[in-house]
Amino acid sequence: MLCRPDFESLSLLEFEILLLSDITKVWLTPLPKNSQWIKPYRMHYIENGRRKSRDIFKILDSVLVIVYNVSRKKLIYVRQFRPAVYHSITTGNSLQIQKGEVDLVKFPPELGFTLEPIAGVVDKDKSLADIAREEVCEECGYDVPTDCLEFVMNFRSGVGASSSTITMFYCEVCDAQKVSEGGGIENEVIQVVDLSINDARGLVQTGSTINSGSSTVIATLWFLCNKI
Ligand SMILES: Nc1ncnc2c1ncn2[C@@H]1O[C@H](COP(=O)(O)OP(=O)(O)O[C@H]2O[C@H](CO)[C@@H](O)[C@H](O)[C@H]2O)[C@@H](O)[C@H]1O
Repeated sequence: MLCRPDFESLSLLEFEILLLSDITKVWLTPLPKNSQWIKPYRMHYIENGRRKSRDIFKILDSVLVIVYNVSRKKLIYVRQFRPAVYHSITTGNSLQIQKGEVDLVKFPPELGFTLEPIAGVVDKDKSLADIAREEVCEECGYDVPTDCLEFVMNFRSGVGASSSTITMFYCEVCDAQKVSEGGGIENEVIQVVDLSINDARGLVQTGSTINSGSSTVIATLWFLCNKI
């Protein structure tokens, strides 16, 4: 049973993801030293004779795919709960760690949902294009040959405290290549969202605020600049 404030004011999209994802409890613990996803360090260096240091954390590289359905002229995005986004919103601009459970009435989990291109972490011994192809199939259900993935560019996530390489591809798909609903594998809860070119343009228009990361902005702008 879903119980959320302002339930009636939710858009159809928000309502659909609520049906998929029911987050009932959120709390924090310190990061275990053996995390397989994040390694924090303090890096020391000497610059112009002065000793300096910077607190950084290492994360894995990732691939990103801009998927465009040419049959329906739609860009394919995915919507999902992002703990890091939710945490940032619930804590504001403070490094204080919350104690106890997060108040889900004050901070409805919907605040932590993002709209992103298809993406995945590079955590297997395969080519970047093969990993990208797998992500397209798992997340949005299109089965495409690897050679349909056009390499676009490499760029970096963040540069202040962490920096990984993001390899961006572009891929055109058609309805005939849709083999499943997508939605992710194992315990992933991912909603496929098809946006018209105009709606995608709305994400990056002057004055907009979106909950998603810079890769959503970069991918959308690249498509609008190069494919329209
Ligand atoms: N920090 C973490 N803690 C615990 N489990 C984790 C984890 N990161 C990944 N996982 C596990 O690995 C699975 C697969 O992750 P994905 O490959 O879908 O990457 P994700 O989409 O989260 O981030 C991809 O997309 C975003 C948005 O583009 C990029 O920022 C990111 O670098 C890229 O890997 C997750 O379902 C989860 O089980």
